Amino acid sequence: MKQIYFIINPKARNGYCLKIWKKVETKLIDNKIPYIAFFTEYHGHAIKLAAQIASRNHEQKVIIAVGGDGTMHEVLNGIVEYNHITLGFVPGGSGNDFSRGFQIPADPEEALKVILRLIREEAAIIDIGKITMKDDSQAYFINNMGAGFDALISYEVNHSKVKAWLNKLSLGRLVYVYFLLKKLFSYKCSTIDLSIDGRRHILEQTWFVTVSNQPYYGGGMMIAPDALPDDGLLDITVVHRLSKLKLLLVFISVFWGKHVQFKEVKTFKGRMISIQSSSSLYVHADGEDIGFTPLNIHVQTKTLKVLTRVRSVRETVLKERDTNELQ
Ligand SMILES: Nc1ncnc2c1ncn2[C@@H]1O[C@H](COP(=O)(O)OP(=O)(O)OP(=O)(O)O)[C@@H](O)[C@H]1O
Repeated sequence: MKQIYFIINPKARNGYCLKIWKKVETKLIDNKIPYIAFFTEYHGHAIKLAAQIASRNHEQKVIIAVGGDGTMHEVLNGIVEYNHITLGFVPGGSGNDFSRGFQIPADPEEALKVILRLIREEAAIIDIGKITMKDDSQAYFINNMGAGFDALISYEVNHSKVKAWLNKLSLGRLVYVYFLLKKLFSYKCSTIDLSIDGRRHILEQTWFVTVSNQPYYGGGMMIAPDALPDDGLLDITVVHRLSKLKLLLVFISVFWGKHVQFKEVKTFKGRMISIQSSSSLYVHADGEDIGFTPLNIHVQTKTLKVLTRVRSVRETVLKERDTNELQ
């Protein structure tokens, strides 16, 4: 079996992730499965740890992030230059959209069981998104990125103490609702200049733009219901020209993926995307703050090996799409 490395964020979900890791560790020991574990000590540390593991030699290895989507994001950014690494995830954070989108069980012991089975099979190869910022710095995303109101909320959440309190009460996801309501009345929408594969769209009074590789976002919202992580395309969602009240309605409907039925929600698919705006907008990648617009995004088709259970579902959907296109 490939050497298995774990990168654990002990601070994820306000420290509860450490308890999750203990359960996983007990299972590994009970089943005599060899592994090496590293703990992150600061923001950004998982990028360094993952890069160190990947650069040591070129043997096939599995790195499993134990934490939230932020930890997964960092591990991805550490290994993206290397093709001998397979990435896995044990959900231990407050959001865990990777596990929703890639069908990894929420229960850590169940997740480990699935991961150990998947390691013995051929890994799925998925697309990732590459963002190039104005200063030429780059960041990769596995789930999604967003610019505008959602990224402002993400920024506020990531820098808030309210999150820690709500996490203690197991109400971590409410923090997004809290900041959404808090910022809703003061937020000023902007005109965005969105280019998708060379086609320009000028969208006035835009709340936010998201670019997704898989459907789930922001802790369980189905922002891009049709997104497939290995179709060579990214799914773009724009919410614009919407009153504050209707934005709340759209927000509720996102949990069922029904927001796409509102005329103010525009969806596109594409490979090369550029986002410019009348005023500088906050930007997040997989829920981590990465800076401000303008920026460019390219899909990196079939770039990353991951442990996921969605392969068969995806193949069926792709087959259906091909059949429909041929008819
Ligand atoms: N030891 C540490 N101390 C403080 N922050 C850390 C540490 N290790 C990782 N981090 C940071 O914690 C942040 C949140 O991580 P992660 O997303 O995995 O957990 P989370 O609880 O789900 O948080 P969120 O809900 O914001 O996604 C990331 O920005 C990561 O860089």
